[in-house]
Amino acid sequence: MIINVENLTKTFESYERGNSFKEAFKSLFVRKTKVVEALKGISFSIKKGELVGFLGPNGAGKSTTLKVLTGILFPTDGKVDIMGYTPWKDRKKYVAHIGAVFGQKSQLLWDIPPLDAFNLNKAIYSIPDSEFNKKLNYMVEMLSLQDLVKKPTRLLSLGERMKCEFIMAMLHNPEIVFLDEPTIGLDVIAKDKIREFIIEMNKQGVTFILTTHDLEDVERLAERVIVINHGEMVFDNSIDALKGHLGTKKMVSITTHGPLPLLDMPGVLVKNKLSEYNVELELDVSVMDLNKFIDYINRNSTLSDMSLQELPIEEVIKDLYT
Ligand SMILES: Nc1ncnc2c1ncn2[C@@H]1O[C@H](COP(=O)(O)OP(=O)(O)OP(=O)(O)O)[C@@H](O)[C@H]1O
Repeated sequence: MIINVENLTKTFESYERGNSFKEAFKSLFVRKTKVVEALKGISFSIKKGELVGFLGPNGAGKSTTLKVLTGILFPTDGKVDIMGYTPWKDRKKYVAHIGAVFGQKSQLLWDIPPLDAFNLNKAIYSIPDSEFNKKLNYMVEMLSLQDLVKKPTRLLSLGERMKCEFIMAMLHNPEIVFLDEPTIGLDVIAKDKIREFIIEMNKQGVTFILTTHDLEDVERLAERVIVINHGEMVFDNSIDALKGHLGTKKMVSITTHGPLPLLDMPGVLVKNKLSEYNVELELDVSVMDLNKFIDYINRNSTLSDMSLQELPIEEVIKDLYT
């Protein structure tokens, strides 16, 4: 195991400030503390070369976990062992082995070209010339950046900048890379390119932990998914198991020649009634047999079209959150 997290707990304490002027003034003298349990004892292990999706709704504790794992934040309790290091204690040595891309926070410098920032990292991590040039050319080529790395960062598009953020994070050959919303705000083409890049780096042995709200990122990239909610782990298994979680439910769209019959029956949940003849529904085939359902429609109307799909991953995750 390259990452071992045991019973990780993080509690934030902050002071409550009243809404009205009177309350705010009062809180200058009498301070009420507010305790937020961001992580309530989460444990997991990750093997070398895994690409794990780390999901959860807003405020679930994803960023707090990533901050602890990258050594930015120390936990209230619990143990973290990453390649033999305790991130917040061995930070200096540890950072040479990891990389990070935070979609909302840039590591590049606004007024200078990414190439200069790359050279800065070369010096910080003492990357030998030949190794640096080889890796840089390889990544620039793969991400189709070419001369763009010589333009000041502020002139680059968001997609071009994010690609440069990846180069910045990967130049020193980290074994583990933490990604926090790496495709946020990008167009489809840039997202695709970055996903291809992550897959390629993962094939070369780099371990990735990815937090995202973009479920397509997860479906395209992750084989394993950890879901947290209110600081607790609610799921840790393969992406297929996640989809199989509600495996007996299917999305069904039906169109009839005559008006639709009544659909108020066990195992059938109408999601979207598009017209008198067309409806989208969720069918639980363990409660309502598919053939029986089709029979019922045909007895009371005439089926002209039907499509059946697995439940989208969004629905599966929503169900886990609740
Ligand atoms: N420095 C802090 N001081 C006080 N509370 C904090 C601090 N940082 C985070 N929290 C609280 O801890 C909880 C977990 O926050 P965290 O940022 O880890 O969630 P998240 O899963 O990353 O959410 P999001 O998807 O919105 O980024 C939230 O209730 C948040 O308000």
